Amino acid sequence: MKSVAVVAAVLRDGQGRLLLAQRPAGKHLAGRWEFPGGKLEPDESPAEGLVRELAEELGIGITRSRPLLSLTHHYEDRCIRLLLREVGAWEGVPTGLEGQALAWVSLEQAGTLPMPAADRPMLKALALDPRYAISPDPAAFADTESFLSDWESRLQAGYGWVQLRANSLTASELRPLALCCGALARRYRARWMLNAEPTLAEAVGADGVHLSLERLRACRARPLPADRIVTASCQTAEDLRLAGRLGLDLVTLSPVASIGPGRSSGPQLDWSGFERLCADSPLPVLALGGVGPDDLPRARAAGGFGVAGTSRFDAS
Ligand SMILES: Nc1nc2c([nH]c(=O)n2[C@H]2C[C@H](O)[C@@H](COP(=O)(O)OP(=O)(O)OP(=O)(O)O)O2)c(=O)[nH]1
Ligand SMILES: [Mg+2]
Repeated sequence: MKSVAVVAAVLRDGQGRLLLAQRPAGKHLAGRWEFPGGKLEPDESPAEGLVRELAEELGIGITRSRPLLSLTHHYEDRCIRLLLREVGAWEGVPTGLEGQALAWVSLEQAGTLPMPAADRPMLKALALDPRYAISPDPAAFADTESFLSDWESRLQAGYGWVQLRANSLTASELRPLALCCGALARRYRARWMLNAEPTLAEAVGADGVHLSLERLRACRARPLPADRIVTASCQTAEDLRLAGRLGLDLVTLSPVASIGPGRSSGPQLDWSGFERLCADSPLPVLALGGVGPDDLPRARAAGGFGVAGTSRFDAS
């Protein structure tokens, strides 16, 4: 099914609340609360389309917007490619020019409103730091203290979303380490994820679980409830579709760039391959593999939501 491109806006007020609009009666998904926007016209860029849509629907003039994330959602009768953009500045006061109700809501309030199914993973992403910092293997450190000090240095550096990845440890070794990492993450008010068995992530009180490529491919149902975060490693379009069918929240897609000799897992995508796979992804995507936090604008320009990694996400 050919997808229809739709551009929509994240507009924030001075308190960080989001502007949502209620879809008018008689339209697809009537009554649902959405990010204001609409269908792109042929030959229109997403930035141009958003200017036109928000002038028509809200009577405001956007002076700046940039890409935030994209995803492709299959409804029963149509397929929508949603391009969500962050509006930096606008002129005028938003008014429901098509008779639609408007509301400024916090992310938490937005989560309680009926929204289109495509918007669920977008809301999830909006609550997260788009720089997902993955820990090095604890086995590479002389002792637990030096690993924990490395973990804390990333939190100190301001990363708000961190993943404990410790493939070389057994579950009984991992559990006490995870509890220490979790306590540190809480102290810095960061979200933290465990890359391990979902039951262990649950038991140590992590904000969510990250599924390795192997765990994803063996997964039959979303492993944690909707209020937790589930991310997964993907390399192919098939992996992305599987993560979408399972109702996961976000995915990493790798390897985008070279991760060093002998460490390659899967063919290198380059930014062009990343962009191509992102275009059909049902979930927001983070670029992984040879990328760093400074690649965020590039990842966003290619349709991704964020960047993930280890070595370039250090404290310096
Ligand atoms: N604007 C917007 N559309 C969304 C969101 N989530 C979502 O699934 N959609 C779907 C609903 C619609 O099928 C499509 C948007 O089309 P639309 O009906 O708003 O299009 P439009 O503003 O150009 O209106 P029209 O001229 O077609 O009447 O995308 C969202 O958050 N914002
Ligand atoms: Mg619209």
